[in-house]
Amino acid sequence: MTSLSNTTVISQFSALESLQMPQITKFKIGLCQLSVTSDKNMNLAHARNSIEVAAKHGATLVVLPEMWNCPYSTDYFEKFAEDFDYKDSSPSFSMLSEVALGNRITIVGGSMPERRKNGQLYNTCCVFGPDGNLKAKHSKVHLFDVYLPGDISFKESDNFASGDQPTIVNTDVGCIGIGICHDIRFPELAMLYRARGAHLICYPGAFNMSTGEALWELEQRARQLYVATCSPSRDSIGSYMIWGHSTVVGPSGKIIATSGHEETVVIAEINYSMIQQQREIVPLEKQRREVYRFVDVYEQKP
Ligand SMILES: NC(=O)CCC(=O)C(=O)O
Repeated sequence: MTSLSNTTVISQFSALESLQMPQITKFKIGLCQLSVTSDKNMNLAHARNSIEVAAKHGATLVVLPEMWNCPYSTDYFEKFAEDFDYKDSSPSFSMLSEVALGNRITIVGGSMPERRKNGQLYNTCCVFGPDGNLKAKHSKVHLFDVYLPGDISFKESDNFASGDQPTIVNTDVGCIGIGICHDIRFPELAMLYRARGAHLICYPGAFNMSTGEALWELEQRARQLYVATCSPSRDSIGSYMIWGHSTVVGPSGKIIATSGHEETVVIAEINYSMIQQQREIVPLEKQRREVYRFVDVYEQKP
């Protein structure tokens, strides 16, 4: 801890000091905003094609939406769930692994309903390296249970158990933190990824029309690192209307690339040296104060 005039700052959390640069600092990212149907084989073929389009445009990292192989609806999760532990029992998992290897790219595989041995379902994202191997698996930590009066109600916990781990993974294209949709509402998770040296946070998501308009973009813009979101397109099946607008945001909060709500592939350039530059301009790590350092923000007041 250091003292600057009458300001006490916390120095041991300097991310500027701890941010390691990967070998590749500049690359293209592709976001596949997919239309999702109730025909799983069609969704798989469609996703494969879209990933290949992104790779042909030079993307070495490709991100898919939340629930790209299954409609985002409680009517389908159980029926579409796959067990990722056995290659033969998961055509979705096998396809992602194959396409990652075939194109020598990293894939943040959106999310899919996963069935585990204990019989429980999870909303899970698989990350594959250019060798086709699974590098990480993130199960949605914050399930989307909401009742918006006069609008929508959705209860993921009727189908899914929640994940209980943050997921940060070292890849050929930097250190990536993973969150799934509603996870984006929790800045604590993003702060943890930042503190652990993430260059990029990827959020496969499927926000709805009302909270999408109000918050989707906002939640991505204040992290001082790269943030990529990828949604299904709005014409996806079911009564839940999807906001779309897959986006890449840079460390200054500027939107680098975005889309509307239609099916598309977004390609954007990422340059991690911008993170360092931004943190020198606005050195939040050096400005952090003791005021809240030891405060449990959820502590009940007597
Ligand atoms: N699929 C989701 O988690 C939706 C999250 C959402 O719309 C929100 O407002 O949060």
